[in-house]
Amino acid sequence: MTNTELPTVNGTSAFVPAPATPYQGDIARYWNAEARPVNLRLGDVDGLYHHHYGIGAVDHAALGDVEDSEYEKKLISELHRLESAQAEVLLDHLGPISPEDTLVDAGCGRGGSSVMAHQRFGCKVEGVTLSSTQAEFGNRRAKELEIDSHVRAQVCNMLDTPFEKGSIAGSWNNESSMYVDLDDLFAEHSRFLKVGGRYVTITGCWNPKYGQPSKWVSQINAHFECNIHSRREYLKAMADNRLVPQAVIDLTPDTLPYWELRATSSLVTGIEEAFIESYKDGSFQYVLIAADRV
Ligand SMILES: C[S@@+](CC[C@H](N)C(=O)[O-])C[C@H]1O[C@@H](n2cnc3c(N)ncnc32)[C@H](O)[C@@H]1O
Ligand SMILES: CC(C)=CCC/C(C)=C/COP(=O)(O)OP(=O)(O)O
Ligand SMILES: [Mg+2]
Repeated sequence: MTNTELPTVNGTSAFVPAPATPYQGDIARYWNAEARPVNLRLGDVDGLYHHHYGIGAVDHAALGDVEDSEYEKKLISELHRLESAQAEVLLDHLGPISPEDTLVDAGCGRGGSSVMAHQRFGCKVEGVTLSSTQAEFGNRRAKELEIDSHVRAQVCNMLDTPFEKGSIAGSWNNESSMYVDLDDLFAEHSRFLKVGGRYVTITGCWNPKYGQPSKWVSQINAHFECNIHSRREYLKAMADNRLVPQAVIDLTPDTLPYWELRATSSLVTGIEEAFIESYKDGSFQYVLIAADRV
């Protein structure tokens, strides 16, 4: 019996596979316990729940006067708008996707990007996360939106997925590749993607031009229990796994306004300084890489 044939709880298989490694067990526990207001209050704005950061210029006219009693509410909406804008830019780079296609959201979190992909393309989206809490949350949202026939999350290691070889038109990692070995990750995307399919990642990576990971990068790793890779490692691991970059875009200048706005909000988590300082000193970069599976 496969995982998907088992009885479900809120649309998620009641069977939760054992973590492949003790580290993956740590990451599953981390995301099962996560309930930061900076993520839940932003998601409550329109029901799209993200665990990634924002890009684009702040709309100061929409924010209005800082003394206004509604200002904090407007600030939360603005941060959320910038996070959704980030996901739109990722989806822009998937190329043409038809309603008959299936996409894979690797490390899908609470599923915000999966929902947006379905709403844009009408296609199926398969999300995988290590966290049963996140998968249940995403499946509950898909049911509420009546798109559960097309959008599904499962508890599954993205390095070892059930998707058939060559069956997937497009796939992505939205801020989830810093939890895995990149060779293993791109070997798996390359296996399930069709030849000619598209892979996209938006990620934070350390800048080889800086030398080694800065203290800020080490602080971000400790904060999230992740292991940020360098830009060079991404490009090498892609080249070694039949993923040929079609676009490499430095989004660092586009994400700084989000962080500077977030640092002024009541929802700060303490990691804002590390992002702002590392983006400013050049040790860390926010990049989008879109690659063709050849
Ligand atoms: C920062 S969140 C990003 C969530 C989502 N991509 C988004 O943009 O909202 C990182 C996600 O990666 C997932 N993740 C980390 N390692 C994983 C693995 N080996 N297999 C599947 N998911 C993994 C976590 O469970 C979590 O959902
Ligand atoms: C760009 C890098 C290095 C990202 C690390 C992965 C990560 C934790 C992303 C955001 O998640 P979140 O939305 O849960 O974080 P927060 O609570 O800070 O908003
Ligand atoms: Mg967040």
